[in-house]
Amino acid sequence: MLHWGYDEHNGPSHWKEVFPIANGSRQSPIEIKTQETKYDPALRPLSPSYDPTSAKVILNNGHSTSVEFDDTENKSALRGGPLTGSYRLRQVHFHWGSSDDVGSEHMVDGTKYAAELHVVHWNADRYSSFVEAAQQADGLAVMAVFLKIGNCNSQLKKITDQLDTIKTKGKQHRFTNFDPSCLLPQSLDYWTYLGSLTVPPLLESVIWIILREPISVCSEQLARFRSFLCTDEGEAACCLLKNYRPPQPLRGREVRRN
Ligand SMILES: CCc1cc2c(cc1OS(N)(=O)=O)CC[C@@H]1[C@@H]2CC[C@]2(C)[C@@H](O)CC[C@@H]12
Ligand SMILES: [Zn+2]
Repeated sequence: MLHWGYDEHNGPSHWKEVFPIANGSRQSPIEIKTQETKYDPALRPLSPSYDPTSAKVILNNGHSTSVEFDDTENKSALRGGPLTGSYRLRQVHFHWGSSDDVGSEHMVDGTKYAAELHVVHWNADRYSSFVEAAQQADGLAVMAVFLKIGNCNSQLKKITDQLDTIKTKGKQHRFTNFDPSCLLPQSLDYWTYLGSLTVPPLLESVIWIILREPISVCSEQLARFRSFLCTDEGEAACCLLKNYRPPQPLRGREVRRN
């Protein structure tokens, strides 16, 4: 396998050839069977607090588009929920599919949403960098938000309008004055479980916090994600039509809800 991706020859079914942890005991995403989730009264409300000036750039890393935040100080962080202490905001990125009826990574009772937003944080109380935290069982916390086909999302427009400035892999563009709370649904009720990165190296270092209420996205906005290229300038253009990993075995893990 040359370099991992989402095509037939280098997609999720091949990743174990280079990253054996793909068959690990706490892999993500998973299918959430709502009847089997367990209410936990000890779970606290989620408390995101983000400073819009933390946003720095929007970039195309070849397998998604991400907005990167300045995480050199504790200006933007997530507290509460299942978390101990505060997890510092690092980036947000998206996963989508080749048509509107697929695209999310997590599934709920057999339903896939059209896309999924990941708001990525790291445990700055205990570790000194994102990269170090990514190697630790409690190092990362990702808040996932489902995108459901419906009305165009005016907040998401701030991101989809930038996509043609970062069309090819490796390109980035200044992107600031952005508070990702604007992409969160009205309710912050959630499910939570222990899992992993959903892309190589698939490290098992993520506390997943999945919001139960989706936000809306329209087909035209999703089409802009699909026109995103996973190739460098000068290479034959190839669109990143999908970038979701299918659900992985639960392996006895518990999914709790607040
Ligand atoms: C959890 C969000 C996250 C973190 C990372 C990736 C992808 C991620 O999104 S996801 N969908 O949650 O898995 C891919 C690259 C990874 C990075 C974590 C830190 C690294 C492992 C670096 O050390 C080198 C490659 C990096
Ligand atoms: Zn992700």
